[in-house]
Amino acid sequence: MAVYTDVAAEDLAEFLKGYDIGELLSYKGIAEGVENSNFLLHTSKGAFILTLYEKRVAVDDLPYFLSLMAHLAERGVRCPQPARNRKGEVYSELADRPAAIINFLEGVWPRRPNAAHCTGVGEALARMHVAGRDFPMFRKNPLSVEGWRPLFDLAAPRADSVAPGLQDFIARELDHLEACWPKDLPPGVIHADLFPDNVFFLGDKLSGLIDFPFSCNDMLAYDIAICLNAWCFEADHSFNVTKARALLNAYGRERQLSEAEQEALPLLARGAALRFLLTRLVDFLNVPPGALVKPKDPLEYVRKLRFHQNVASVRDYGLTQPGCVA
Ligand SMILES: Nc1ncnc2c1ncn2[C@@H]1O[C@H](COP(=O)(O)OP(=O)(O)O)[C@@H](O)[C@H]1O
Ligand SMILES: N[C@@H](CCOP(=O)(O)O)C(=O)O
Repeated sequence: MAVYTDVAAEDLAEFLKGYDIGELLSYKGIAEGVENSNFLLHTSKGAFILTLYEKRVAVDDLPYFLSLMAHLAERGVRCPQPARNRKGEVYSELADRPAAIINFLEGVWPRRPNAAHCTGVGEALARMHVAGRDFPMFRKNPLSVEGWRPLFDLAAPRADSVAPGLQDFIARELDHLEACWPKDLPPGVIHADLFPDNVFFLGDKLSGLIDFPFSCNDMLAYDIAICLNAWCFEADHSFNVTKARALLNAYGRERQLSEAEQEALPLLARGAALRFLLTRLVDFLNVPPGALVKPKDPLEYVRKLRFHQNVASVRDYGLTQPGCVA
């Protein structure tokens, strides 16, 4: 479960005195998520989520994604809002960790995403990209192509203990992607982790996007590639072209993809698969003793990567021809 850091009730009550969000009635750790420690708080004024930011979140990056959530919500994107404390700050410190409180969003994330969910996520992703156009802050993506080799170096010596030949497989893919990673595609603000567990629905209707700590500036189409990987493969690892078509069509209705973006999709999808393969592999090889968090399966992303290596054209994602969405 994702509670790496415990919080004592008295410390939390003291912390909440700094906010105008009511008296603490109850709180509990949230089992889901793998990156940070999350707690559901009930106060006399409602329900909130308290997050203590852990290893991959630098305190200097907090203003970026907390401001981004506020910016997006002002432009109609449904996402949580950071609460300000009495000093006007959107984060401070609790249990020696940077800590923020956001409002609770109604909805549940889809355990078995269908094509309607993919339509919802494609539309919401494009709206987020459009709403982010005038976001004034900049954060380079630390997990884009330049960030992959340092992760590989950490994992390489033990990679073959996870699957024979994995080290060589990643080494070759990394060489290829470093050599031909696109540079000139339209940039913007991306979510960078819009997996099903970060998208809430009420029935088939999308009710909100959560979990912005990976958000950054990068190629917009890279965010689509991340979503293709996260939403359009089945449990048996097959690619579901109906879901991909639904996602890409819905995206295209809100923000049209350029020909160059469409042509780059197979490469971007390979990169997106490698990025999650690497972070999962590093986490898998470094589970702290006694940890309650179950690491995510890195090999799922080897299979996705192999699929994209064999994609002949964007048609394999449900697009009929560059410049035209089926
Ligand atoms: N604003 C929110 N409203 C309702 N539930 C939330 C909210 N933010 C987080 N959660 C709950 O906490 C879980 C973990 O949050 P997440 O941001 O994905 O954690 P992590 O940063 O560890 O990946 C979510 O699956 C959801 O159950
Ligand atoms: N989505 C990533 C892990 C990050 O976890 P999240 O709980 O923030 O989505 C993965 O699947 O590897």
